[in-house]
Amino acid sequence: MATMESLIGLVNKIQRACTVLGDHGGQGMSLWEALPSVAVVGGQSSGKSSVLESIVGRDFLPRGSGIVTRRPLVLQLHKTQSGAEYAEFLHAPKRRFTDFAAVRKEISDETDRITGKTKQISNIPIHLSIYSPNVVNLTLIDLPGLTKVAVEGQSDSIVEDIENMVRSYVEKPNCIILAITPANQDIATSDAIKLAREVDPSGERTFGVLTKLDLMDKGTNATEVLEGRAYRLQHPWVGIVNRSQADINKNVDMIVARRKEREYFETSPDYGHLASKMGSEYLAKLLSQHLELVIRQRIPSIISMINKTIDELNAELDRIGRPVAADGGAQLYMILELCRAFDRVFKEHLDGGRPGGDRIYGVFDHQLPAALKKLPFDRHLSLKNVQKVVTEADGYQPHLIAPEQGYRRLIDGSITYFKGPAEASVDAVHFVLKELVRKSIAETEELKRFPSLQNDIATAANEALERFREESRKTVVRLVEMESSYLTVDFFRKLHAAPEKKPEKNGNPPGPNNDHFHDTSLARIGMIKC
Ligand SMILES: Nc1nc2c(ncn2[C@@H]2O[C@H](COP(=O)(O)OP(=O)(O)OP(=O)(O)O)[C@@H](O)[C@H]2O)c(=O)[nH]1
Repeated sequence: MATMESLIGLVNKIQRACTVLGDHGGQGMSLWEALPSVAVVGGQSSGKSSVLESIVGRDFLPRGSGIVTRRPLVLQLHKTQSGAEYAEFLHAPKRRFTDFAAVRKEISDETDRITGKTKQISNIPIHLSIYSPNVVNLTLIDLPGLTKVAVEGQSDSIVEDIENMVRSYVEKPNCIILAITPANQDIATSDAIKLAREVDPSGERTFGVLTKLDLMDKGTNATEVLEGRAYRLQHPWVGIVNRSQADINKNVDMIVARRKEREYFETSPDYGHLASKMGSEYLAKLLSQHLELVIRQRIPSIISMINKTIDELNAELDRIGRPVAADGGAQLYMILELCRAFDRVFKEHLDGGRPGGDRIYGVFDHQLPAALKKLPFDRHLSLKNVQKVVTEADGYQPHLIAPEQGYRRLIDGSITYFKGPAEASVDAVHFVLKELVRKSIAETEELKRFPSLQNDIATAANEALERFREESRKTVVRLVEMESSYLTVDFFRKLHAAPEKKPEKNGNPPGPNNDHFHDTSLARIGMIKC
């Protein structure tokens, strides 16, 4: 029993949290709607408010002739351990009502605040919580009474408006329908049963309640209905005897009314055999038990819905961003985390996982070799140029050994050509890296909501890349220079030992001072690129 109460109490708390957070149901699938509730449905003056009050055990609902309930009243009953009984409205959360006459007045005033003092209706609910040791944990919704004709002061559409409003509550699969029918009316004409049958044809969530048993014509009784023969529902019918208008006028106490109701059934010749299953106290217990059963069945779907909602909210939080800490240390930590996230994406571009890094290989595999092929070695090592360089460096005479100075100048000149493509490769790699920085910043999800940090990271990365470019240029130029200075004695010995090759035909006319030996020797020098 304790578990049952705490279970329904928990659902009540979740419902209350939903309400406070603005989830009143009605907008798609909400948590509020996933939780079961009980809606009280019936024709005007059928006794809906009276049944609610009997369940609660307090007078707190506005009474009068004509249409009294003009806005849905969402009533949450919370069973408390201590003796204090009080009520709270969602629209006035700071006020705690201990006087239930004041609760009645507030419901009436709050209804008028939206609808004016007219007979109009509104589908904006009033939320009321009652805390008491004498109630069972339940959420009940009191709805305007179904009517057949508009009375003076009401729009022609009111009949339809009320029906649509009531239907919007009872058609939800988690809504338990408390269909109120006065016993002094033919069951076949009951608006509540008609609507309940429409939205719940199997009757599994409909509870039939027969009020005003005491007002039935003498000699008639409702056993046919209460025993389930006249109109069969899946759940048994419950008969109720509420306070009459005269009782209300005489301020008959609710406790007294409950006792009188009990006595009525116990002493009734017609309903005595059903006495233990009649009355508002029994109805409250029945509803509470049923609610527990429904909640148990719904727990898996409620859990999965809550989990789904948590996931969705987390995803949304990630999208809009989690709060940024106020203190400097935590902010620094966060900035470092964001930089690390950028770094991770940048590395993925370089090392694989994301595209772009392969373009650096392209620079070395294609661009650099192609540029080297275009270098003007043919011109530089032409017979004419070789002759000119060798003559300038070593003088005009046949050489016994290779003309060392000439060789050195020719090789130095050739290798110097490498500087251009090498520097161009540095620029090309720099360009690729700069582009990858831009892409990585755009692709780092965590940075999306920090545009100025994005700019700062871009600036810092580009400054670093610019520095690296200068250093890399100096390094590659230095490497080229080192290569050209590395001509050992061994190199010249090997040259001297190498067999003579036929000179290339490069179209250069022999110089006026060349003899055959000289030409062959110069042509051989010009073949160093091979
Ligand atoms: N004698 C007797 N009178 C009842 C019983 N139930 C309700 N009444 C009276 O019927 C009248 C209407 O009852 P309400 O409980 O206000 O009915 P309602 O369905 O809430 O009315 P609306 O909200 O206006 O649609 C009141 O005067 C009640 O005293 C009952 O079981 N026996």
